[in-house]
Amino acid sequence: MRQKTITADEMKAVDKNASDIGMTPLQLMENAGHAVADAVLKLNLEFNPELNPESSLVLFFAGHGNNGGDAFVAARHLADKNIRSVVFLLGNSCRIKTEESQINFRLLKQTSLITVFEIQSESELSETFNSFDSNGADGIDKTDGTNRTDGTNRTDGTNRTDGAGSSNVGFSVIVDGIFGTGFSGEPKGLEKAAIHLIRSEKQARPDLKVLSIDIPSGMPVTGAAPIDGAAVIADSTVTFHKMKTFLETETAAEFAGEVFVYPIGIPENAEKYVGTGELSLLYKRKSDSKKGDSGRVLVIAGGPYSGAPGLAG
Ligand SMILES: NC(=O)C1=CN([C@@H]2O[C@H](COP(=O)(O)OP(=O)(O)OC[C@H]3O[C@@H](n4cnc5c(N)ncnc54)[C@H](OP(=O)(O)O)[C@@H]3O)[C@@H](O)[C@H]2O)[C@H](O)CC1
Ligand SMILES: [K+]
Repeated sequence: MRQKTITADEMKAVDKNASDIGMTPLQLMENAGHAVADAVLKLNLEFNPELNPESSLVLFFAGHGNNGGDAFVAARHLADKNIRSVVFLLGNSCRIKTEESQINFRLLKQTSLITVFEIQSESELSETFNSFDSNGADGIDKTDGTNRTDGTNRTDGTNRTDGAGSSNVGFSVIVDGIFGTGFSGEPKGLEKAAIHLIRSEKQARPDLKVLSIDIPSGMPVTGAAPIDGAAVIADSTVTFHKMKTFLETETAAEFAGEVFVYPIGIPENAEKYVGTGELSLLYKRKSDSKKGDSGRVLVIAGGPYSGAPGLAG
């Protein structure tokens, strides 16, 4: 599997092989999140916390999969560079799927420059979003890091409830970590509302930069058009290890913006040899699968010990 462009399924196979040879998912997530932080900095070259702290507020939208986990890591690395972040986790933290993402979520609370909101509903999403004003983190209680979600503290005294329209929210960059390559079907509920919020905010504020992690959320990993067009429109997308086939499609040209490919330290042998990753792809079967539907295996064997290859056939 040493081609230049790979599919989402092939990437999953490489991840699995990497894990089998000792590169843990936690290490991969750390490297992926670090890459996202780097891309955020590149995207907004105006970042200079010492000169202009107000311009250095990043808003992360995070889902419950590892795409959200990458966002948590990125926020921590930005804090390391003295850049403040706000993280909107969509839903309750007990829904976070993987151990590596849970670990990175817990670490967020150890950094004063990061404020976390566990958003429970669409109304809470818009209220919390609206509680930030043009001076930056007005929605953050800076003394104890607790959340204010009443949306009443805007300098102009107004509340936006739809996330649309003219906005003076002080985020420089929005990072989309809602869905990654584990997305299927169509976005619904809170995730759908978040996608629309990002889109309408970008429309209202052309100076705002939007960065998608791995794939614009809502865009199918097949590269097909998003259902009802409901996907994030990004200025840029950062993907990992290799260019993805879905980022070379017409849909990607519409939604992904400029694509950056970052290495995340995958060992060469994870791709050089067939491992359990490729096998787990083969095991994907439908309930009505017939002989040959899941692929065919060529056994090449020789020498005096023909029993095992014979049985394999
Ligand atoms: N080597 C790499 O490239 C690495 C990539 N990383 C990052 O990991 C993501 C892929 O992570 P994964 O957890 O597999 O997927 P997602 O983050 O997309 O999350 C999927 C969860 O979302 C739920 N889901 C899926 N579709 C929908 C939908 N239509 N509506 C609502 N929810 C949906 C689904 O939950 P279920 O309960 O429905 O199963 C999934 O659990 C990759 O993109 C990279 O960003 C690693 O961090 C590092 C290595
Ligand atoms: K994403």
